[in-house]
Amino acid sequence: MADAAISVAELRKIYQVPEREAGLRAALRSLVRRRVREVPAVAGVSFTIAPGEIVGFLGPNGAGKTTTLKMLAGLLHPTDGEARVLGYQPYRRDYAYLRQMTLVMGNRNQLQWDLPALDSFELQRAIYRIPQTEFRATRDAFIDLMDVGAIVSKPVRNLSLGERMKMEIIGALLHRPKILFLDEPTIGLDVTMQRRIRSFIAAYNQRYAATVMLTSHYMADVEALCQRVIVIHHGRVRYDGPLAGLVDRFAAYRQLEVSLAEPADLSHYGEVVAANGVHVTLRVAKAEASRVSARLLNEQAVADLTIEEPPIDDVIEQVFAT
Ligand SMILES: Nc1ncnc2c1ncn2[C@@H]1O[C@H](COP(=O)(O)OP(=O)(O)OP(=O)(O)O)[C@@H](O)[C@H]1O
Repeated sequence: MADAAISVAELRKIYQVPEREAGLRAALRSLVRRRVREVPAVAGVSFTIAPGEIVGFLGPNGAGKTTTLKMLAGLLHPTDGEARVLGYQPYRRDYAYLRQMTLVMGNRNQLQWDLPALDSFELQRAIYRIPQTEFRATRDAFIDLMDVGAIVSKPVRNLSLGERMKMEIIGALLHRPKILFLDEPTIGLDVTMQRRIRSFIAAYNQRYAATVMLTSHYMADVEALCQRVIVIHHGRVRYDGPLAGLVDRFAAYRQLEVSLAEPADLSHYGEVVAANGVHVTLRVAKAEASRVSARLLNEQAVADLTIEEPPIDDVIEQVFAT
């Protein structure tokens, strides 16, 4: 795709991990002949992302998400394959490219611990050579959006995890990058903080037509922000498409929400996931859902019945289990 913001073809990363057996003899031997083990973290992934898209990048621990994002951010050199972001080859680390992208890692701190975030923001201004007026306007707008005016002058070490993350994100976006790689930006935060960060990302995306790749273990983030998801597992793309399509493609079951006129045992219709008086949730194989519903309506005093898709987290787990 000529106008893709991000395009990746058969991208690979194999880590070379030195191996050493225990003991002096092995240590001496390793001086002469080093043994390395190859860890194929990313095993040939391909995708394209259009400008302005927010894409959820999902996969279990160790799937290769962070490695892929680091390659796209220019922190790691690919072993093989091609990556282009805004037309640049990230690993060349052209200033013009670095000026237009950001990588936020939820478990990494980039702000100066002993200084107020405001001072770290100044440092960002200098690094990215942001003109004063533009800098002030962006900074103040972000401080407002994140609602951190009252704490922006406190040393970062005195802030809560969520408050720190808000500051991290503001700092990472002051130069108004066009491309955002967000690796678990809400990890460990409470629901209110997650929501605030989510709406900030949505607002930023809208305002600057930025392209976003987001990894998160919280499906609420993904459901709120991403129309499209790319699922990787063992370093390969397993699914690339609408979030809803994941359910169609991988969900092996449906949930029947049944309201009865009086309590009854429905365990011979399917797996009873929850039963609360006359309200019963049944899990049945996808292909069986209509037949079981018809039987229930025929044989039981059913007041109400709906067929629902399973929760998206369950579906993701199924994808990883296959
Ligand atoms: N620097 C490294 N050296 C060797 N192996 C590594 C290195 N970094 C990651 N790996 C391995 O590469 C694989 C992919 O790791 P990566 O961190 O990219 O996965 P991930 O999908 O981001 O997982 P998580 O959600 O746990 O962060 C894992 O098997 C991991 O152990």
